[in-house]
Amino acid sequence: MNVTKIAPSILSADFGCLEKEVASVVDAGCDWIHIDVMDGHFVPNITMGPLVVSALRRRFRCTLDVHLMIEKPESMIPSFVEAGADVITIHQEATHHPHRALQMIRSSGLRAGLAINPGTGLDSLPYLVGEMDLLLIMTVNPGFGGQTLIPATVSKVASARRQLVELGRGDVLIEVDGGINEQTIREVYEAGANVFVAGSAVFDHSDRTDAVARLTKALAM
Ligand SMILES: O=C(CO)[C@H](O)[C@H](O)COP(=O)(O)O
Repeated sequence: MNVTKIAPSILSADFGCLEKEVASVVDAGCDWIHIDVMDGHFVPNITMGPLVVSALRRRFRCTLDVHLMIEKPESMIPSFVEAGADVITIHQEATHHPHRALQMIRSSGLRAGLAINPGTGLDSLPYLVGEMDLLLIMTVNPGFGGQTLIPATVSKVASARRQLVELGRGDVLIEVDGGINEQTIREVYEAGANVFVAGSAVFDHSDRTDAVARLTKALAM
């Protein structure tokens, strides 16, 4: 699969001027924006909700990639659909019914993603693959930006890519999230990832065009 996307995570952006921050990465050539929704229960942090998604929807046409790090995501899926998300990803660990949650997202006409934490295996992939468009492999424990990629997650990406091909779903995007930077992006790409969430590697730099170009260059090397 040839698709590769850098998806800047606004978790690391300056929320005091969010529109300007998002515009800076759209101007740098990014057409996916990653939105980390945290509830203070599933992860020890609280961030944003559907109001922020709908505000960004009114201002930007790019793909809004919403990552729900919330318990019982089923209850909030309709609000994020209404807000204008394009991709909604739920965590396998956050619901007793990941299959039903993925079906809810797809039946709303959106792309559905399944996220798994670093400590979660790929055992359920054969049973959920028919309902998903994207597999998000967390490369850090979720909750905070600026962490270091956990090396064991790289072989999980490779294993997931192999299994997806064997299951006849080589088209499923593999997204990686956490600790993606110039030093790590190439190894996860080679393992089979194609959507690269980058928070601090983009927003901690004042020149966003340069930051995105550096990641793109490291990907191609
Ligand atoms: O989901 C997340 C945290 O739960 C963030 O998207 C992720 O950590 C990105 O931040 P960075 O690129 O700085 O590691």
